[in-house]
Amino acid sequence: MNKTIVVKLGGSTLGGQSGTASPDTTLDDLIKLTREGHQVVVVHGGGNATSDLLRKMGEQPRFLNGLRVTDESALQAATMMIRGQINTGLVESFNRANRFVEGTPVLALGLSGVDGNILEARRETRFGDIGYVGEVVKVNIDLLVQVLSSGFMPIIAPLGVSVEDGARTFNLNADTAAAAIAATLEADATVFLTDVPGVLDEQKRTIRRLGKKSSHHLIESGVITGGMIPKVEAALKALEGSRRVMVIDGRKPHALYNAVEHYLPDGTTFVRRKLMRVNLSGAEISPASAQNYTLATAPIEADILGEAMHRAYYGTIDYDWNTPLDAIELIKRELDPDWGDYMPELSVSATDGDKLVGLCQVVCEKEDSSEPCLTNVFTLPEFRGQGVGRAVVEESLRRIKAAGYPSAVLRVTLGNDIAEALYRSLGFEVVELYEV
Ligand SMILES: Nc1ncnc2c1ncn2[C@@H]1O[C@H](COP(=O)(O)OP(=O)(O)O)[C@@H](O)[C@H]1O
Ligand SMILES: CC(=O)N[C@@H](CCC(=O)OP(=O)(O)O)C(=O)O
Repeated sequence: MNKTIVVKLGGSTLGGQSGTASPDTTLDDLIKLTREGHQVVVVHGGGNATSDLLRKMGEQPRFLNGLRVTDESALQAATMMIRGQINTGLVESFNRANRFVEGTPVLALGLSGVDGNILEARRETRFGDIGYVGEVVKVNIDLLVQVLSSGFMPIIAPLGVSVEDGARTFNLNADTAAAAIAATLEADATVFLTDVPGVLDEQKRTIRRLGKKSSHHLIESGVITGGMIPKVEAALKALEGSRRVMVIDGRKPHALYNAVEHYLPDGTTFVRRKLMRVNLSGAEISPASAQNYTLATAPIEADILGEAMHRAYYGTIDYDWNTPLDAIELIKRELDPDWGDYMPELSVSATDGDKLVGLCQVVCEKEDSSEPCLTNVFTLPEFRGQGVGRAVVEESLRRIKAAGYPSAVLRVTLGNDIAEALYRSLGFEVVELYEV
């Protein structure tokens, strides 16, 4: 399936000091993605190179919450460096590398948000007066769609047109610009390439999945600082329209291609979840069966569950750890009576002999202990397509109803369409968006 992909190129791919595009695998990945028929929009930064130029001009770069304080000189430097040198360099590098590819190559088209008023902005005022810095208020998406459908890959420099200040040029943070485009285009994937492994926690470990609530907490507590603040805010903004949003390490070979095509970002994936509920007050649910597999009360050994979960979620949007041991730790916490009330008699496993192949666990959360919540629903990859997932969920629902509960809930990650379709077919309906 052809995807719409927005890629933000940051410090990692922009050769930091020199300000020119350093050849790395990102270009190869972009060529491969466009060759495969995906529509790709590139937005790039160039903050470090702009700061270098400013110093050469005898000026001291200044930032507030990751945004450049932009006076006339800073705007001049940003325009020269980002729109001039970096944008032209990226277009040149892409088109040069692409010319040997067989067939009609996709050509890069260099633009800034000023061209055709692609990015309309108004003055950024949240942090007082920081000069000619804009926040995006509108994306002229029609023009971008035309450019894409004409077979070009737009490479966009983060400048915008200020609608309130006589249509003059404003400096935009590149992450913010990419996010506005991704949200408006409703991109299938939005990838921020940077020079760190992802968003890091206080122990400098990569946070695998992040949502709105936890992001704000990390910013307020000072764990996320500097340029990572607008990046995380941008990722959350992108998530309003884009299905998958990731911050990944652009220094790793083929990080971009792997994230988009193999679903394996080593970095941070931003997620929102949907709370779904099923009403169980209707007719009795008959006992479920799963072909050759045995349905039974689920095992609670954390080692077995963790190992299976690690395999089941690897390569999906719900993969939230690095090793089977991490998964085992997670499941131990979930089984801990202080965290929630695990309801083993309502939880169902599917087994093939001794082997656990599918699971549906049920907990009663302390926050809302009146309602059972389905969690850790999975089928091991080699057993999919045989109705195992449906059977374990159905059997759990039957038990929940038989135990006298009128309804049950679960949370599904936005973008996990297969799981959502299964839950809908079993009568679950979306109640609300759930920010993690
Ligand atoms: N919690 C955090 N996790 C990761 N990076 C962080 C964090 N807090 C601050 N940073 C800083 O943010 C930088 C990334 O932002 P920035 O330099 O603007 O990247 P880019 O040039 O790729 O847009 C990292 O190099 C790091 O120094
Ligand atoms: C308003 C603002 O901060 N604009 C940025 C634009 C470039 C940018 O965002 O570059 P990186 O992605 O490399 O950080 C700046 O002038 O540095």
